[in-house]
Amino acid sequence: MTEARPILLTCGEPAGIGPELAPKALAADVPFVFLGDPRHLPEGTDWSEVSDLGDKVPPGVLPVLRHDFPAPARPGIPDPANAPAVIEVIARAVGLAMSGAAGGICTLPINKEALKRGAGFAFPGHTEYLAHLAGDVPVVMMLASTTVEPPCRVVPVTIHIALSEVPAALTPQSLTQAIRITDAAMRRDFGIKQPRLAIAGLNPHAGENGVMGDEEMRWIAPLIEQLRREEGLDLRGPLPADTMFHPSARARYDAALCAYHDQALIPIKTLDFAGGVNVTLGLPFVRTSPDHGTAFDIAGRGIADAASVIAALRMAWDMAGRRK
Ligand SMILES: NC(=O)C1=CN([C@@H]2O[C@H](COP(=O)(O)OP(=O)(O)OC[C@H]3O[C@@H](n4cnc5c(N)ncnc54)[C@H](O)[C@@H]3O)[C@@H](O)[C@H]2O)C=CC1
Ligand SMILES: NCC(=O)COP(=O)(O)O
Repeated sequence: MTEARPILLTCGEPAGIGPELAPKALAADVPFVFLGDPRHLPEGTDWSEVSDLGDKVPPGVLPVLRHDFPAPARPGIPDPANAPAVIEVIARAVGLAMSGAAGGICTLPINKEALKRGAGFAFPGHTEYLAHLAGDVPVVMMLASTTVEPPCRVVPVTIHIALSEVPAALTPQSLTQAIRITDAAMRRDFGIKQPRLAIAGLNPHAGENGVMGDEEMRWIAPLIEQLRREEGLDLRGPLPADTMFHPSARARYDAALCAYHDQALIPIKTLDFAGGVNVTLGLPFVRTSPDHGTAFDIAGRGIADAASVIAALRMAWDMAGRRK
């Protein structure tokens, strides 16, 4: 039997909390290698350079696949000179995951504004960039809790766009694609044999029979019915979003598809900010991430909570194990 391959932990924005989370993430107790510049790690970090992902380091030591950056890290102040290297690290990790050298990737947070200003980064986030690197494959973003029961798993069907653009971006095509990708990933990556998916309405009270918006009546409900009938998918909805996240409602489904970013992310970040994991579904390799961002306000103080990155590494490891 071949030995399981480690997860690659990409450094993300060096001015954020990523570098201080990397050594704390050793508590995940799964094999991983940090990909980034070791000079950005907190002083006193016990790290050791590896040249091959299979290289072993002593327990408690952070293995580092070196990627040198042009500038040092100043907590809270992103240096535009480092922006291209942040992007290169993600691309390098994807290459290693696609080649089979890494079991998957777990990404520490990037700062979208810093990358756009510093390197003209053309993507709203990792999710879209990873989809591009994988060959422009369709993907969806899912955030999954790891500490609450029943679990909270949410998929924003539209992601980083202005709220005013949501009604036009939420289409039968985008919703159908998100439903199919989520259903397949729940089976393959989460081991759920017959996934139950809940679809949120777009409008308050899911439109209340057309008096508060008619997208639900006009096409969302008919689409759900069609996919149930023709593809045998276990779908419920459209449901009013305000009453679908309390525990007894969550017990009735395995994942919720939401119309827009905040409809999906507010419930999970409220219920499980510390243990939430961001997963990209639909990629040909495993990708997870902590659910938080670069937290410039606390970077460099050593107080950042590593629970989410620990949960993300463990989830990546479990997913990689299922895909073997
Ligand atoms: N996967 C990624 O790369 C993500 C990147 N971001 C990016 O991060 C940047 C900052 O985003 P914000 O909306 O400010 O969210 P944020 O998650 O960075 O910070 C929100 C609040 O939570 C706190 N916080 C975050 N993580 C924490 C941790 N591990 N321990 C303790 N406190 C923590 C921060 O101090 C702050 O008060 C933006 O550029 C955003 O686009 C945001 C989410 C995910
Ligand atoms: N709000 C979630 C988020 O920003 C995650 O983005 P991504 O970088 O994982 O695509």
